[in-house]
Amino acid sequence: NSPTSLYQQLGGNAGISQITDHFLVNLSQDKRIVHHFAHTDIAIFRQRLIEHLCVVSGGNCEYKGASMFDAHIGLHISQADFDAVVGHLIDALKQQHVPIATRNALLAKLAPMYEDITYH
Ligand code: HEM
Repeated sequence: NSPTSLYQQLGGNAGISQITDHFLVNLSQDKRIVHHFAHTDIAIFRQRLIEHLCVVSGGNCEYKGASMFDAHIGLHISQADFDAVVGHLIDALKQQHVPIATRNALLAKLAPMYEDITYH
């Protein structure tokens, strides 16, 4: 990776881990969507999220989870749910002092996953 890769801009593994921790706290406090995660093993979920963000941002990681389609089958995730989760990620990026251009570069990579995550 070049020093300016998105992965580096997010702070590498340490930065992505902290972003994920902020995100999980934010998610856990949101009564609109927290019920989706009632049966989730948070330690494993956290690890999968870190791996996924690493791969998406161009880091040299292996994502060991399911595809975005398979991971969200049967969850009946709505547009509002998706927007809420993205909102928590934006808040987490701000809490980690990630600049807006970097935030938007990451969101641009996640936004197309909408089709695989919602309404199925
Ligand atoms: C950009 C949006 C999203 C991304 C990148 C994303 C990413 C992920 C990843 C990486 C996993 C782990 C899959 C695995 O362990 O195999 C996962 C699982 C999951 N996601 Fe998402 N997700 C998104 C949106 C959402 C939304 C909007 C909801 C519902 C409010 C949601 C609910 C869940 C649930 C319930 C699981 C399963 C957790 C478990 O193992 O019990 N996700 N997601």
